[in-house]
Parts: sequence; C-alpha cells; structure tokens
Amino acid sequence: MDAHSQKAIMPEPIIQLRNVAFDFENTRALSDINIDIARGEFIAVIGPNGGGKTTLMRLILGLLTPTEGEVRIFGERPGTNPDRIGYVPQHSNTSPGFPASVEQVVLMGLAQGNTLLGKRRGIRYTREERAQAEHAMRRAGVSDLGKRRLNELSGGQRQRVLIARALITQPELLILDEPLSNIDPYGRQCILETLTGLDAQTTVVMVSHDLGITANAVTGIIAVNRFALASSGAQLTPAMLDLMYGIHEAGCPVHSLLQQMVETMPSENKLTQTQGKTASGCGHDTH
Ligand SMILES: Nc1ncnc2c1ncn2[C@@H]1O[C@H](COP(=O)(O)OP(=O)(O)OP(=O)(O)O)[C@@H](O)[C@H]1O
Repeated sequence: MDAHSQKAIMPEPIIQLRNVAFDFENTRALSDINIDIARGEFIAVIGPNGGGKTTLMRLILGLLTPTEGEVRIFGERPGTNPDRIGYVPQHSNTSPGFPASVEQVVLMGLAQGNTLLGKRRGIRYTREERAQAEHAMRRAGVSDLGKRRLNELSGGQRQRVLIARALITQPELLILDEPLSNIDPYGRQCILETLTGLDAQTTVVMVSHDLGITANAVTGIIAVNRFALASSGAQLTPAMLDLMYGIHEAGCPVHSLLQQMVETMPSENKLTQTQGKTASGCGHDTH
C-alpha cells in the first residue's frame, strides 16, 4: 500500500503531541514527544519509574502545560472537553475510610471536577442519573456492589468502582494511570476485560508496569523514558527496550530477559476476541 492510500484510511488522531517537552522547574521530565493516537485504540504506556508516564497523562488532560510544543485533544487544547474524557488517577482521593456507597461514588463522576466530597454531596440524583450509574457499574462489573460502602471493598473492587465513576459520562477517551497495580491476576484480567469490552469508539490510554498482561490486550504501546517511542500492535521493539532499560550486553541476565520479552510478545490481541463476553465470569457486561 502506498503512502497516499495509507493516509486515506488512517483515522484522525484524537490525541496529538507535537515536539512536546515539559520541565519541572529546572528538570526536564519529557523531551521531543511526538505521538498520535487514533479513536478506538487501546494504548499501553509503559516505562521505568520516573520515566514521565504520569507527566504525559497530565499533559494530555490539560493539568500541565507543555514547556515546548503543542498538545491537541479532539483537535483542541487539552481541558476544552472535560466531559469527553474519563480519568482514573494513579493516586485516587478515595480514602478507604470514606463512608460513601459505591453507587454514590459512581454518581460523583457526573459532577464536573468532582471530588469525593464534591459539590453534589447532599443533592438528590434523578432517576436518569441513577440509570447512568447502574449502566456504568454494569460495564465495570460492580453492579452487585452498589449498596456496599467503599471502605468494605478490596483494592481490586475499589479500582473497578473508580473505573465505573470514570465511565458514567460515557467518555470517548478513558485515561487510566496504573489501574492494575496492587491487583491480583484475576482482578487484572477482569479490569482488562472491562476495558477491552468498551464500545469500539472508546479510546483507552492506560499506564501500566505490567508488560505481560498488557501485551495481551492492547492495540499499541508507547514506551516512555523522558523520550517516547510508539509501536502499533503489542510488539515491543529492541529500541523501546533500550529506551526504557538501556543497552545490556549479550550474556548479561537482563539482556536475555529483555530478549525473551521481545520474542514472546504475542502479535494478536487475544482479549479482543472475547469482547462482549464475560469469559472469566468477571460479572460485567458491555451493554
Ligand atoms: N511535582 C513535581 N515536581 C518536580 N519533579 C517532579 C514532579 N512530579 C514528577 N517529577 C519528576 O518528573 C519525572 C517524571 O515523573 P512521573 O511521575 O511522570 O514518572 P512516572 O513514569 O509516572 O513514574 P512512576 O512509574 O514512578 O509513577 C521524575 O523524575 C519525577 O521525579
């Protein structure tokens, strides 16, 4: 296929970063970032601690302004369309001691710039809003937990409640910062099924340290370590590994581990083959 016809079928990117750099005071956290993410993609953002993943997410959300370059979300400046974006932050403000029910927490996703003690506290929600919450809870596999208190739930259940809260506005773009950390393998599988079971038009960008499980679900990977490299499909390239972990000599144990990662990465998206099914009994549906 020539470059012209390829361009003709390329969907318009909904996230675009051009020559972006970001400094925290005198420290450069990100340099020369050029990224395009198209509608419907499921992108894993991976990289070492301190590599700049959260900073990148915050630039996309408009919580930080680039020091250099330009960010466009839905073709506009970040922060212009908050209703079209759902966000599950790395460090949630959901204290385990917070006494709200799961349904109340999910409903708080309707409030602009909500916090768990947000503006809507004490306000009655309409029947339609409750139906929206029910729908989001079903999609995240927590509809049976609606009356439970957040502080009674496991870490994995709480994480899925936060995903339901982010889904309540039916966002076109869902950004999750390490939703799989501290979750057991079964819980991770459930969360990934939730994410891959979303409407095909929903774009998911997920920061994750878990290369293995992530590779089974994604349509593309972005490796971040001050700079960024993208690949389509679940293939990690040697250049990405080099960016993230540095060059390791043949014969060194890290070298063989990294080599194995490249060789064993699946080339297909296995989870998308089960879209719409509760293949492992995670209790969610996609309707
Ligand atoms: N508020 C801040 N002030 C100064 N430096 C910061 C601040 N937040 C992050 N940094 C620095 O910016 C760099 C990128 O941090 P960031 O949190 O984006 O990394 P990360 O890839 O998300 O890391 P992790 O995997 O540990 O969550 C790090 O060197 C970090 O120390």
